[in-house]
Amino acid sequence: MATMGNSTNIFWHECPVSKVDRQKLLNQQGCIVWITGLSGSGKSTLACSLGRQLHCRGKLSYVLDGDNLRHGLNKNLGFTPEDRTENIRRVGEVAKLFADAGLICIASLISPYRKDRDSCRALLPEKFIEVFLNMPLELCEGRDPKGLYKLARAGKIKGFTGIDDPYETPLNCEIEIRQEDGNCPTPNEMAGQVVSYLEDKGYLEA
Ligand SMILES: Nc1ncnc2c1ncn2[C@@H]1O[C@H](COP(=O)(O)OS(=O)(=O)O)[C@@H](OP(=O)(O)O)[C@H]1O
Ligand SMILES: Nc1ncnc2c1ncn2[C@@H]1O[C@H](COP(=O)(O)OP(=O)(O)O)[C@@H](O)[C@H]1O
Repeated sequence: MATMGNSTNIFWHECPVSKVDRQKLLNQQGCIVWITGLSGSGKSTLACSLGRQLHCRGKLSYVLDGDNLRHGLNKNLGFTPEDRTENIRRVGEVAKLFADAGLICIASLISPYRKDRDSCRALLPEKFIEVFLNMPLELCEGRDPKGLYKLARAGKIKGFTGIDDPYETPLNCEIEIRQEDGNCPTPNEMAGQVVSYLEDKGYLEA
């Protein structure tokens, strides 16, 4: 019997089919690929390209995209520091469930605060792969596919990451994707970098 947060008198129920069983079925290791970076850095693009490459190799993945989850699970949250922290916490917990199901869970969120990303890492320390999309603000702002930077510069959006809200760069990420000679790698190249890492570390077999 345990107390967790506001829940008292709760019990953990173990199921007979384990994570190891599910991983054998899928011939892969459940894990969390956590993509962090500025708005417009290419998180969703990388997540989709990675999902496609894994699918083509017969590996089961699922994308948890920050923007998309804010249409449902997280629709009661805004962009205050407290709401962002709760947003990341919930997605971290959901990602942990997907990883426990044996999937390669791809979470793509700005996740601007180091402490929040580190809390998610602590949920699954051995199976957490932090991918930093290290693209300069000028590139992201130049892309501005949703026109949000323009609104933020005009003061019409307050607390926009990179403009008047901080982005804390990762200190210990597993993968960093950056420009080479002023050129951004293509979506396929970015995804390939992550797939190579997963392969090298043995995630793509049981
Ligand atoms: N104030 C502010 N700051 C940053 N981003 C904003 C803001 N307001 C709206 N948006 C849009 O919300 C998307 C980011 O959602 P996330 O859940 O990834 O954000 S966070 O991790 O909680 O910081 C983000 O999507 P991406 O551009 O895909 O990153 C924006 O479209
Ligand atoms: N590697 C890339 N090369 C060129 N353009 C890209 C690349 N990645 C993303 N883009 C483009 O940049 C814009 C922002 O990408 P997106 O994936 O929506 O970023 P985020 O999810 O971080 O906000 C989109 O128009 C997308 O097509």
